[in-house]
Amino acid sequence: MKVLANDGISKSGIKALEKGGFEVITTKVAQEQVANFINTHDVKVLLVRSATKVRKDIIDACPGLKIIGRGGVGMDNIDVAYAREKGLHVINTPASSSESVAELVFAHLFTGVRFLHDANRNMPLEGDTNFDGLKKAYANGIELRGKTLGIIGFGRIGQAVAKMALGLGMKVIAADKYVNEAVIRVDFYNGQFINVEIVTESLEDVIKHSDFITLHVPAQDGYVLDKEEFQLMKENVGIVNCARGGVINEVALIEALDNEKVLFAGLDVFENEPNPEIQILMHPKISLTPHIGAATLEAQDRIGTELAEQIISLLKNN
Ligand SMILES: O=C(O)[C@H](O)COP(=O)(O)O
Repeated sequence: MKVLANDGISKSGIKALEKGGFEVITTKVAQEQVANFINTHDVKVLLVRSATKVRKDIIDACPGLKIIGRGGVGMDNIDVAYAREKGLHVINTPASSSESVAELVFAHLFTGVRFLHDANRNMPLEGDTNFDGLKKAYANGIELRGKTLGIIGFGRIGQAVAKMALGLGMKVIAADKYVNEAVIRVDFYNGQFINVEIVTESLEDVIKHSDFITLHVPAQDGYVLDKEEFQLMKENVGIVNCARGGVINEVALIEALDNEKVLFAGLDVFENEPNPEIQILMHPKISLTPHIGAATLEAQDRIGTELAEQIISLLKNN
């Protein structure tokens, strides 16, 4: 049986699938050719990350397809309900990348409070006499320790972020439409751990009382952070979005950065992906990454293996 991994899959995933008797094709097929490729190669399983869109047209055109697998968390690039209605299995790997996304959040937070993104662009060339002045500008960093991190969306990834924040000595507050409380286990190198109970608060309270805000919500209609929300925030707040483009109004964000309400933003996702607006790309107070929250060896290994296990159990045991 053939599996098309159109946005790639880890070696461990390929190995596990091959061991289970599957043939894995990793050729990148252009979006408009995907349906044709599936039919001409008799592909039974289509695996994607966020790049390939699996909409009704592909689902309708490929009656032989049995499984659509999302290597990752967000399934907004797949017409999930429609596919299931048509009898397809739709699977994802919701727990495999939480730690990696959480670490990227901190990469952006540390970058923002110490201006690394801007300093990288402005290091002096030989003979540059202006650098001493610049250096002073970069000497105004702040520490994360002791500050309040507001987590909007307190599911797996939000809770992984909370764990790291507590380990750094930050105070954590969180808001979530569905989660009322969570016990966060913070582990130490010597095997000891502490449990910290966090009871979620209203979105407004989190927005008002945070020194830094990080978003961990799915794609949705409407902005979670818009002009009104920026007005409620503390002065010099830092914002991180490693969730989905479109949950922050980027025009309102740029305005808040320019009028010094917001100190910095760290963005892994954008309203206009994969090519962010030029105002976002060039902004000196924005640290940018190209949607790489789950792009670590470890996360991709777990994702590949987990997909393989699910596929084998769905197709081999039926
Ligand atoms: O939803 C996810 O899992 C992340 O956004 C990662 O997306 P990617 O697999 O395209 O990197």
